Amino acid sequence: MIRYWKELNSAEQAKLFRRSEIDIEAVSNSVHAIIERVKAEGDEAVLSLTREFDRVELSAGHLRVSKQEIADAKQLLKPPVKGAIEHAIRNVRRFHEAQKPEAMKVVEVEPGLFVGERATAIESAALYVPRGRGSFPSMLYMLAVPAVIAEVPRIVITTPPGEDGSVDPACLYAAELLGIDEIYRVGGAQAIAALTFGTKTIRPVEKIVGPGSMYVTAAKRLLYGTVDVGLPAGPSESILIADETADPELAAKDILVEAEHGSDSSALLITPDRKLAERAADIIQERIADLPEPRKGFVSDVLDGGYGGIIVTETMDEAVSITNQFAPEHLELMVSEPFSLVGKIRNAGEILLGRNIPFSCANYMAGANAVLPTGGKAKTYSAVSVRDFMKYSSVVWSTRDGYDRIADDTRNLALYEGFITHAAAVDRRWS
Ligand SMILES: NC(=O)c1ccc[n+]([C@@H]2O[C@H](COP(=O)([O-])OP(=O)(O)OC[C@H]3O[C@@H](n4cnc5c(N)ncnc54)[C@H](O)[C@@H]3O)[C@@H](O)[C@H]2O)c1
Ligand SMILES: N[C@H](CO)Cc1c[nH]c[nH+]1
Ligand SMILES: [Zn+2]
Repeated sequence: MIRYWKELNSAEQAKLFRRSEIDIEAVSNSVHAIIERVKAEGDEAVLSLTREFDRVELSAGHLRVSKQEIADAKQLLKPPVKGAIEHAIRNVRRFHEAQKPEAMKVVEVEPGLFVGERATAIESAALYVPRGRGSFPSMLYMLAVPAVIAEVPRIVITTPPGEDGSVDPACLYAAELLGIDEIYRVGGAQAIAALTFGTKTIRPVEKIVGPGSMYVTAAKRLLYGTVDVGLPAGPSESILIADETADPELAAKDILVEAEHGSDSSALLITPDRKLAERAADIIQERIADLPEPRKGFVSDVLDGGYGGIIVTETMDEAVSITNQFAPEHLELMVSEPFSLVGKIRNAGEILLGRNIPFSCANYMAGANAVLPTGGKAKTYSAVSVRDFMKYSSVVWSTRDGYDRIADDTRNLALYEGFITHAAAVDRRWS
């Protein structure tokens, strides 16, 4: 489980940097076939693919979750779960409300010339809430809260059915709290295709946001350009940077967190301290032995030969450099001076400072969005936010004086570029 960075050959280093990209590419052809079937056959294909991959027999009339099912969900949930969802929604709401832009913001760029931005919500958005190797009510509120704050007129949720055909009651409870009732029990690539092209039962949307397995991620990648697929949020991944002051028990506990999502996850503990690495490795082995399946299998796959493990570096700067190149989804800094180290981190979906915010607190409760870019895409993409559900139109207004200040140079540039009618539009406009 422990590897020394300098001893890894370039293929071993590249495997860690590429992580689940390898799996996503491997399913691309089969996902393409799923998309084509849904595009050609609509509901019929959705139902047949749901039978094949989710092992559930549904009818078209049953794809949308009924109002009664949503109302019944709250009776099925225990009060502590309901209380936790309500608590989390409060924190997520509080953080995301601060992201809401002004309806219109204007700057006077020179006297009489006003340039601004008008923010409007996108017309319709589908939120993909995964279910398979776990159920994810937390993902529902992480996606829905910013969409509700952005005031998206049509918010749709799609999520795979359980083996009995039901939708996770905690998801339905969270949806009801947030006022969303257009919910489909469809998952995987078939859900992404149905919401892109539309079927008889499912109307298409402008944008599909949400995390998912390699099938969902491959589908969104293939449909990029046909529908807005938002940020690339595939299999979960984490890096924990620890120094000699870190508690090996805590480091071991925390590195297991994101490893339990699946064998295609990535979880790295990176430290320049060899002793910490050895102690943490022993504790990790003990903890893995106590885990039930399938989590035990997932964690072992990730940490022993998958896209994870413990990396020992020569210096802390080397740990930071590997992290910046990796651009992890989640990053925890378990070091004596996290506020000094954070200034050196350029690429990470989220950065958790110190020992009191383990990955799990940020996944569920802290209020930051836990739908984050994976596969190295944190180099250019950000966490889901209210901005994902809005777009901005530039707005320009000028007085006569403002026009006079820009007319001549507009004409100069138009003529230089060879655009005659562009230049003519600023000839004698006022005389
Ligand atoms: N990046 C993020 O922000 C973030 C957040 C939460 C979860 N995640 C990740 O999301 C993923 C959730 O995965 P999951 O499996 O639990 O749920 P999922 O909903 O993404 O995938 C399940 C669906 O996959 C389809 N499927 C299953 N086997 C298939 C096959 N062989 N071919 C085609 N389709 C198939 C099924 O139809 C099923 O509905 C995990 O990898 C987790 O780490 C990422
Ligand atoms: N770690 C996930 C994002 O990669 C979020 C999550 C939700 N539930 C458990 N984990
Ligand atoms: Zn997680």
